[in-house]
Amino acid sequence: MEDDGILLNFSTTPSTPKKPTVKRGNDRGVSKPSVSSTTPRTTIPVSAPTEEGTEETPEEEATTGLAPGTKIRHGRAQIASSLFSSNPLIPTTYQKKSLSTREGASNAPMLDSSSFTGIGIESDLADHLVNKYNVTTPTNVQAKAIPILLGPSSSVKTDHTEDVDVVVQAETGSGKTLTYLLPIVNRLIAASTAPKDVTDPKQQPFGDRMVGTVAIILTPTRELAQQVLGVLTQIVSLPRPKDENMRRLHWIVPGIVIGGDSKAKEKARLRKGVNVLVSTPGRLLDHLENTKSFDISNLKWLVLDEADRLLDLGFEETLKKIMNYIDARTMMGGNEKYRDLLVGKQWPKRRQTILCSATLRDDVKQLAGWSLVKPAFVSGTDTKRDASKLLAAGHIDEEDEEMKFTTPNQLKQTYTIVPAKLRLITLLAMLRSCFYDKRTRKSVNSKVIVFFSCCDSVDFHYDLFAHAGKPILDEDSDEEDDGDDDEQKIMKKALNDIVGKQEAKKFAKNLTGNNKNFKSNRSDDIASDGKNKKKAAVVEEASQISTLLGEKQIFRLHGDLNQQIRSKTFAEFSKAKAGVLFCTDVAARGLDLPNVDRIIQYDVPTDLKDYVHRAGRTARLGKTGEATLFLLPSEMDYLDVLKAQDLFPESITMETILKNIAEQGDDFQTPAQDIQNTMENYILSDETHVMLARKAFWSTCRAYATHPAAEKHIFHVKRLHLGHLAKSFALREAPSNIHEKTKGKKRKDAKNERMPGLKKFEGKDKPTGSYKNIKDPLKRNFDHAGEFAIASAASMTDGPTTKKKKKNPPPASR
Ligand SMILES: Nc1ncnc2c1ncn2[C@@H]1O[C@H](COP(=O)(O)OP(=O)(O)OP(=O)(O)O)[C@@H](O)[C@H]1O
Repeated sequence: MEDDGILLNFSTTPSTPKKPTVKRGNDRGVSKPSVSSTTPRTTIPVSAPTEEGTEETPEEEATTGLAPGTKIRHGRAQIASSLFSSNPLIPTTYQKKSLSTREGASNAPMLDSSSFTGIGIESDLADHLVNKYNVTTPTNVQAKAIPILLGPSSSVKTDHTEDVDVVVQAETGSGKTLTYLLPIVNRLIAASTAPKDVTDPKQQPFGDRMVGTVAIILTPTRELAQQVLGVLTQIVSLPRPKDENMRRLHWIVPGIVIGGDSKAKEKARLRKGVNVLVSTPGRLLDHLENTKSFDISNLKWLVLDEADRLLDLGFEETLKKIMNYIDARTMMGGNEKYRDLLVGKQWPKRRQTILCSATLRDDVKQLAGWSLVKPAFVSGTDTKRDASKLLAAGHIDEEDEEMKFTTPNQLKQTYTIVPAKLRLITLLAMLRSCFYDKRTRKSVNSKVIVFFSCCDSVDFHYDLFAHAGKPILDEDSDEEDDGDDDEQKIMKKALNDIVGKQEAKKFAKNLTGNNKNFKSNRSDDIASDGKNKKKAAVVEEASQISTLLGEKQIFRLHGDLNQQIRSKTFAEFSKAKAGVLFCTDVAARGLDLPNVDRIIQYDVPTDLKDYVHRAGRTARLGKTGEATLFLLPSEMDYLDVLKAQDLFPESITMETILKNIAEQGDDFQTPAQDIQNTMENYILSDETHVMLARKAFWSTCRAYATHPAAEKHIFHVKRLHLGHLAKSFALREAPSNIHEKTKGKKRKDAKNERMPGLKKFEGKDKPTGSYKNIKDPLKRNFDHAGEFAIASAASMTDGPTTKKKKKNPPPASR
């Protein structure tokens, strides 16, 4: 089993320097000398010259260099090792220059005289776009797809004389949302507008909300659903027709049903009639199964936004069920009452299905079999793609030029090779560089998104960047000390840890006599139980101020947060002029967060497509932006994986990034070590911080184990140096005691948890919240990981379990 390496690594004690070991029989708990003995070590990371394409990837050594400086905290020996010793060699740049041959912004509106009316959009709607959105000129994909989607009602001639299903593949940030929304809204508006003097009942404008849901848009995440609803709501609210002889009925009601919202309220809205519905699959299926008044008999459009993601997430079964319900309920050709009214070229004769994504490939074939009828394929690039290739049986040829992913031309892609120990400080240095221009010595506004592989890591970094370096709330010297008793002081301090000083003060004022509440809130911060989290959200703000980042605002977003805080964070980060969003892949797809300057992929995505989507949160609609990938020295072969997709990020050396924290000249080592110490001291200052760091560490290891088999030669947990990795969680030693929880049944569950790919999405509706119904807490946590939330290590404070027990595990530290 591929995963065996985990056992070997988890049972070692990385922070203990090892003597050369001899392989004893079958003992998987003993490090193999072959790994460590061949690796060149340096005290300062250096670059070894290699030739492009012929570089060797050094393995990380299985020993750690320890600097003196033992501290005793929480009853255990803590050894502070130097950041700049015993790191593996970093080969020099793999790729110095981007090899992109295309020029100009590829996802911007077109530069010619194209207009929306020119591609068939009604002039009232086109004017509305200009006034509401300042959207004047279509993008390439809009110009190609909209006339096809307008069908026979289009004034623009296409190869299609009737309505067809459409597959839209276009770069991130190229306006795919309007590509599918505009034709639907245009056709609905055309159906509800008619000359005032018309007498023929069949020519009368249509305007009955009770027709039910005529269009459904499915998205993989709640945030994306909310975003689409926002755009939809704006474009359906047209003013009166400019032409005074025309009459338009206002009846189109947009709506949303997503996990995390009140089902009863959603039912009530559906009963009244929601005409264009945006939804996540699990909740949609729930209403199809349980809401009698949900009428889709007149459904004309079904849009699968981020269609490949909908399949990735294990929604396939849910989607099939949805399609079956839709087929069954629309089979009769719609509700009799409306059958004669929903005629005319504005209404598609048959239900039209639209698939959208920046990364549609093999997945389309899966969908094509059961959801599409002879689809037209529209690509946002100028390459004329052959839909038949996408839809043909058999595997898509990786070498096929047409099948490679494309990213916006103006997106600058970079990567940096950073040894495990130095990851955290390099992240901090890169973030600081985003807010401070060293040349002009001025602070700058910037918006940055950092992607992590799991919720626990997001929580850890959010907490660390928010609080490390801040003076701890000192109750005795607090000016506003109003004679709290001891218990309240303790509570106030803990709150300070959780929500920041300002919030803690506010909250503490309301505390009087409510100690019980407070205590539960405190523990909520480290618990991942959904119920408790809800309570924590009572005091939770969508952002905090980071002392480490010069008082910049930081945010977090992941699938384990409750819906209110997710929505609030999404809205506030969208509005913010500057700040950092720490997130999982819940924010990778489709989210249009304005003016993001830089993306940092701190953990490599487990799906190559997510590399493209994460990077695509910047450089949208013709704007510039940079996306940087962090790699360990042992992960350099991932560049070949990217290269095979024509993705050629340029190298930035770690030293270049670290120089951003140099105070005098180019000496970055001293400040780096100082800041690292500050962060480590923060972690050591409180047991809850240690717990957060340990959970993040283990969840990251588990997420690492979910890289696909084809990438195991690059990302194998065996190759992680756990002691060094611990340093990147500001821990002075790798968490240990991993055997204690390995008992009986739990062992089996824990194994599943380590390998989410195996049990992925067994239950239904996980991504929309019904994971709470799953009784087994381990499984529940794991399953919930489905919604971009791998490894919420609720039950694990000591890390995952091992299959093989060691009789006397060595102490984790000296
Ligand atoms: N023709 C246009 N002119 C100006 N702005 C536009 C135009 N079309 C779309 N936009 C804006 O461009 C931004 C990106 O659009 P959208 O989110 O639909 O991109 P996308 O292609 O779906 O990206 P992703 O693949 O990341 O989901 C949005 O803010 C949208 O309002």
